[in-house]
This record gives sequence, structure tokens and C-alpha cells, in this order.
Amino acid sequence: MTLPPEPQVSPHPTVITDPADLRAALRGHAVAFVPTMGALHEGHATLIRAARAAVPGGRVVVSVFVNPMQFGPNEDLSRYPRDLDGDRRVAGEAGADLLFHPDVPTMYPDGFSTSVSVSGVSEPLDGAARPGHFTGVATVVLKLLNLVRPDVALFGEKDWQQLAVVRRMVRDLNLPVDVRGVPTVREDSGLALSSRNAYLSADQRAQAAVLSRALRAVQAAYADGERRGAALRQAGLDVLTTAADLSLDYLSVVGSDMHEREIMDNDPMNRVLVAARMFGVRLIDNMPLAAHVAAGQSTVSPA
Ligand SMILES: Nc1ncnc2c1ncn2[C@@H]1O[C@H](COP(=O)(O)OP(=O)(O)OP(=O)(O)O)[C@@H](O)[C@H]1O
Ligand SMILES: CC(C)(CO)[C@@H](O)C(=O)[O-]
Ligand code: BAL
Repeated sequence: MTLPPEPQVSPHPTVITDPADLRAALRGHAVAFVPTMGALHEGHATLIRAARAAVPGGRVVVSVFVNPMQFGPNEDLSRYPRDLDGDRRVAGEAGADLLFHPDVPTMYPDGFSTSVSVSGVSEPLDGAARPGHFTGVATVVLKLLNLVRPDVALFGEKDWQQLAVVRRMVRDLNLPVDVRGVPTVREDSGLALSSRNAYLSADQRAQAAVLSRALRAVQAAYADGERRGAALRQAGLDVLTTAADLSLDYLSVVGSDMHEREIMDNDPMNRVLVAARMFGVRLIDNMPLAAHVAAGQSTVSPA
């Protein structure tokens, strides 16, 4: 008699809500950390696999915390997708050992009065479009780093400006952690994976791939030798005009300080970033601008 194959059992990471339990579980181990807001997808799984590879034999911690401090009053905090069972499965399959899932009063007890504000890189783009957002991000990331005390922390390049803000904070405050950026994971259409894609239908997601096509058009113009900021930007805008139901926040070509340039030099940190509302959902994406980089590929993380 032939037995049916054993079902694949995915190892589920332990869920920890109490910071003291987290400290006890991590004492004496090398730690790699992936901060998230949950609703984990293949982009997060890629970060977790990179974390696993960074500390062979150590502990991989994924935090799932929808941080109220980084949402504006009219943003999607209350409807942000939440799926802790799914998160355990995705995190476990990618190699996480622990899932840290604190509640809001644990992170922001009564009387909480401190914030971390990073000037400069936080100010344009999403900093301008979402006032207070990066202060909320920097504050919670510093708190999470203090709670987890990782050797390595991994962030996605999909949130390029966030990565720059975190790197600036880590340098400015002498935090003992190695921050690593991980290239953006995309659907075959080019659409960057994002938890907020869950708000879109399959047809809307296909249409949202116009954002990555616009970025690729800017990359192609740059590769053809165009260095004028306005002309590079126009190459992307020409693609976006073909889209239905798109309201643009920004499409900007920037250097490492996240500010626009009139003329782009050959800095490998040059980037084109876009943020737009499509079908009522705010989506962001970015790609590198470097003469030798093929469209869609990545180069280096913000220094
Ligand atoms: N497609 C992706 N490729 C690589 N990293 C990603 C991708 N999507 C998210 N990340 C990274 O995962 C980490 C956690 O992000 P988060 O939980 O906010 O997910 P998200 O998909 O970015 O959600 P949102 O839809 O809110 O932007 C961040 O460092 C983020 O940059
Ligand atoms: C870094 C982060 C987990 C802070 O809440 C969040 O901004 C995110 O998921 O990118
Ligand atoms: N990944 C970015 C989290 C946010 O949009 O608040």
C-alpha cells in the first residue's frame, strides 16, 4: 500500500507580546530583526530570509506592530490589513524564530511624551505628503531596536526614504546595529509588492503596474544620457498620463539627500521615486538611476 505524502508542516514562530519575555528569549544569541506592520507577503519573506542568512545559528525576530504614531488623522490606520495567523505562517516558512507582537499600550503607555525627529532626509516627498509620518517611524523603530537589540536590522528598498531616515537616525544616535537594505520584490507586472495592494482587485493591481512602468521610463531616459531633472521627470509623467484613476502626490528624481536636482550627476544614490493614489489607495515605488543599471534593477541602499 502506498501512503499519501506527509503534509508539509510549516514551523510556526512563537508569538511574544511582552518585552521582558522577548529579552529572555534572545539573551546570548546573535539577532537579526525585521520590523513590519504585518499582513506579510513575499517582500517581507525576502527580508526574513536575508535575516536568516545574516545570523546562521542565531535568532530571527519579526515584529508585527501597526504603529498608530506614523498614521495621519485621515489615513487608513483602522482598516490597515491585519492577519496574525497568516503572518505566523509566512514568517515561519521564511525562517523566523520569534514574532514580536506588542499591543499599543505596551509601546505607548499613558503619558508617552518622547519623539525622534530626523531633519533633512525626512522633509521632502513622503515627509511633505504625510506630515509627522517619519517622526512616527523613527520613534517606533528606535523603540523596537531598543527592545530587540539586534545585531542586524533589515528594511526594504520599497520604502527608500524610510530606509534613508533609519540609516540617518542610526548614525546620528550611534545605535549599535547594522542596517541592511533589501531590493524591492515585484509582481511579474512590475508592481511592487505591498500590504496595501490587498485593497486592490486583480484588475486594479494590473493597472497599478503603470507606476513601475513610469519609473522604468525615467531609468531609460537616464540610461540614454538625459541628466536634466525636469526632462527625466517628464519621461515618467508621460507614462502616468495613460493611467485611469490616478492622483499623483509626487514623481521626483533625487540624490542621496532625497532632494530634487536640476541636473543629475552620476551619483549611484540617484533615485526616482513616485507616490500616487490609485483607486483610493496610496501606493509608492522607486528605482535607481545609474547609467549602468538595467531597468528595474537596484544598486545600493541609502548611505
Ligand atoms: N515589495 C517589497 N520588497 C522589499 N521589501 C518590502 C516590500 N514591501 C515591503 N517591504 C519592507 O517590509 C518592511 C515592512 O513593511 P510594511 O509592513 O509596511 O509592508 P508594506 O508592504 O510596505 O506595507 P504598506 O502597504 O503599508 O506600505 C519594510 O522595511 C518595507 O520596506
Ligand atoms: C518600519 C516600520 C515597521 C515602522 O512601523 C514600518 O514603517 C514599515 O513596516 O515599513
Ligand atoms: N511601509 C510603510 C509604512 C507606512 O506606509 O506607514
